Amino acid sequence: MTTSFEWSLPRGTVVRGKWKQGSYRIERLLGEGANGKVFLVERNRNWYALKIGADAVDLQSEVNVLQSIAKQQRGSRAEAFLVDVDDLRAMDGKDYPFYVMRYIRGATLSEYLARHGMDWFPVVGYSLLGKLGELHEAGWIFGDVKVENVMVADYGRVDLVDYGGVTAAGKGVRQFTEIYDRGYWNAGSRIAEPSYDLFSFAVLCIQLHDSRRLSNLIGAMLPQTRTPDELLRLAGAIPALKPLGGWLRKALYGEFSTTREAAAAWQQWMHRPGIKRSSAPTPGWVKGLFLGSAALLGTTIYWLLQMGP
Ligand SMILES: Nc1ncnc2c1ncn2[C@@H]1O[C@H](COP(=O)(O)OP(=O)(O)OP(=O)(O)O)[C@@H](O)[C@H]1O
Repeated sequence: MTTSFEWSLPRGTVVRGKWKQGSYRIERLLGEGANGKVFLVERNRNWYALKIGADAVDLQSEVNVLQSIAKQQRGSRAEAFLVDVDDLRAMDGKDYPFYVMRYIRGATLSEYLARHGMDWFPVVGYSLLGKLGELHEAGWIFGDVKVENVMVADYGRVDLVDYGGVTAAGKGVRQFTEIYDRGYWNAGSRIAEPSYDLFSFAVLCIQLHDSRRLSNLIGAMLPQTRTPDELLRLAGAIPALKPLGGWLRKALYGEFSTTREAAAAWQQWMHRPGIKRSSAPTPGWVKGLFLGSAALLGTTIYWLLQMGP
């Protein structure tokens, strides 16, 4: 995608906020998309990512979402993602809005798997389900789940970037990418709900394993013939995805009632004999899920003992 403004900020440029006077030294461009350019910046020997956009409205809605998520996380141990919000008075005399966020030191999802091998796919997928689950439990739907918006750090730890599509549960999804969109595949509405993200997650699994066949499939279909069954058929023809068929079916047909349930089913698949896997830390909320199951098991055993023979 191209940005709507073409100028750049050379290395060493100091960006100073017009209102709060925070200053950031530009190191390099990290990436760009439809809503702006993202730079690696330094302030007081700390690295951050600074996103600057031409369209104040688009950037402001991202900031609103991030502020609202930050408010919900206040008091939790989660590291703050949003660091600063301000405007830059540029050389052309115009004001450009920017925000500063935590710098995610990692590779994009496809780079990571190309570098470390597809053995990491189950771990990375599980970690991504954990991230989505945290967001869903806070009442938000990511909306634009796609390969480009997933960054992976060491041990397969996943972070999401680009909060431009994040939508409050129950509203219409604001920003999406066609091939990951369940509306595009005639598989359901664009109402923001966990199953919307899980559908995109299933397409992402196919995209990661065989992007060429996925784009051939799309090229060969008329809008009315796009169905989740076609995606499932394609997944069934990819040897590495065959054992995941049952999981993908549920995700593509919106049959998981929560993301926890989807993550637990994914974990069962990961631990089936014969599945290669690498080790990674378990997301906090999933640990909670298993502690909960252990407590339930304990209660059941206690109850059975009380019942006697
Ligand atoms: N916090 C971050 N840390 C590291 N890199 C980042 C961060 N945020 C964004 N990036 C990089 O910058 C790129 C563009 O950022 P982003 O996706 O937010 O822009 P966008 O204009 O909203 O893009 P799109 O057109 O996909 O909506 C990302 O793909 C990623 O490579």
